[in-house]
Amino acid sequence: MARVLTLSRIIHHWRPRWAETSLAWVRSMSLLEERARAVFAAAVEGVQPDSVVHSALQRRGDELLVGDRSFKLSNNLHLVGFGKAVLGMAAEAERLVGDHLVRGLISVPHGVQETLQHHGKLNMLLKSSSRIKVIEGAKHNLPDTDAQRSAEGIRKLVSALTEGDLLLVLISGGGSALLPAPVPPITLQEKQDVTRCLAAAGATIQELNTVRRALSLLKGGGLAQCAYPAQVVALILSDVIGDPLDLIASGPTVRSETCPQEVWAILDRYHLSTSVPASVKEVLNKCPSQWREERKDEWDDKDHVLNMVIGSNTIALECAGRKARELGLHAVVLSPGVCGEVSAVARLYGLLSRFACSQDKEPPPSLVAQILQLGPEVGVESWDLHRTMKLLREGWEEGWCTTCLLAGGEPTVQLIGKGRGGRNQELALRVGLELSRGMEKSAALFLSGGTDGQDGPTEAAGAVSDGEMEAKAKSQGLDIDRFLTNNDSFTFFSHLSDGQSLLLPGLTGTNVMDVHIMLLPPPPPSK
Ligand SMILES: Nc1ncnc2c1ncn2[C@@H]1O[C@H](COP(=O)(O)OP(=O)(O)OP(=O)(O)O)[C@@H](O)[C@H]1O
Ligand SMILES: O=C(O)[C@H](O)CO
Repeated sequence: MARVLTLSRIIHHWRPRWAETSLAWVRSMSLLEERARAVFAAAVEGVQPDSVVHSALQRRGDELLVGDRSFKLSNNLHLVGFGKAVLGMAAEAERLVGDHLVRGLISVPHGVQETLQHHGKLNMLLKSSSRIKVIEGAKHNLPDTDAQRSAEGIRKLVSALTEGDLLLVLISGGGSALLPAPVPPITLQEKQDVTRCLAAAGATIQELNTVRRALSLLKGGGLAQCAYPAQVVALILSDVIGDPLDLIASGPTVRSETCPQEVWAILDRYHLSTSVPASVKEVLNKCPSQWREERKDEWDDKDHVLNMVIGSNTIALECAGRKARELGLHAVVLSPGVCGEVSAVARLYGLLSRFACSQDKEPPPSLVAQILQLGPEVGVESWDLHRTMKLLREGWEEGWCTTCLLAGGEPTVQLIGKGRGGRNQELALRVGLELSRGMEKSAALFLSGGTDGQDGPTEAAGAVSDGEMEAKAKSQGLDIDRFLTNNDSFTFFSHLSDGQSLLLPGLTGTNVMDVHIMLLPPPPPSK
């Protein structure tokens, strides 16, 4: 009762100012959240498979213009593709160049056609008259016999091409699992076991795909090699930090110089060298010169293969920034390469919020030092941090409107609990704590979302949090630390205010990792 009395006394005493401020604050917070959600939606919209393919392929009569290159179309076009976003990419490609398409084959995730149909994304589905065959496979992102059948079909299709042919290769995240073609005598099961053990041991995508390339006929440039002497044009939707062509879907159209020693070093790092099957040892034990000789071919001719990244986290952040400016926000892009442990990433955002909202004439040097010290741990270069802090400071000094700090990437979560969640939801939960526990409650709002619309094994893409989250959770009897210990961020946000803070866009059909948005209202005028 005392608590209620205190509250009512506060309202009574401060009613005019408190009431207006609180209402304005509530209104501004809900307005802030609306804006954050709109900026995230714009980021996802900007990397929709159909729109990025539409931007990449220009027709000039029977000429196909890709970047600064042009290719003659004369009923000589073939199409293959593999990845979570490839169905939408293929549908747009067929709309643009289908009149010259001989045939195509794409390998897409199990159930994706039904899901896109269910979400009404009809522009991402092929017409019944399409010349592109679709094979679904790789349930739960694991290579299976359906995906292997697709890979074999793709290998046969491209191997039959001749000099006058043009091969369009559509590639997006999830492509590795959808194009399994183990080097004999390695079996699919053996290859699956090696990659599953590496993933479970915490191998990065870079390490995983370096090993995958060495054990595959088609990865690491093998697909382009099979297609020689046809002209190859690969359109790539990047889901790897830094957009490394040789690692996205394990680089099937990019010549790989991975030598066996590099692969053995990775297997040693995760104590798997002794347990890999004899077939894997046989393939890897070929001496480097022989190994390279077998993979060497005149196809490595720069004109024969054009690789183009047409969608990436960088592009998503550019679209997000454009939307933020339309909404009257001051957009600042920190980096598209945020990675590292989710708790360190949350710490960085908490410190940046304190830096931006600091009312000191000069922000405390210790705060700047802590931010710079965290940079390398979370994949953000110090010059990006200096640039961002300078812009945040200018905003404060020049009395800017609300700043929209944008970043993207793929943090990691050390799973210790059995709860339900994802890296975006866990990041939002941890940032919410950082914003709630600062010296003074931050007025910032934070959103983290997976651009593919799915965060971990949950139906959410991510969540929104702010400086009020901890108090709200306490008032609703939610023990945040217990949810965090159990990696149970989805359950937490599902309970918090009946799930209002969850991000539920549904499957988006695209995949360029995660987008982080922090809205920083201008600090109130100093008293
Ligand atoms: N309960 C959980 N809490 C926090 N993070 C989790 C939890 N369960 C899984 N994760 C994280 O989610 C990651 C998997 O995310 P997701 O299923 O969205 O695939 P992904 O990594 O985005 O792959 P893709 O790029 O193909 O979509 C795992 O690496 C794991 O770290
Ligand atoms: O399929 C893969 O290899 C990952 O999604 C990275 O592109």
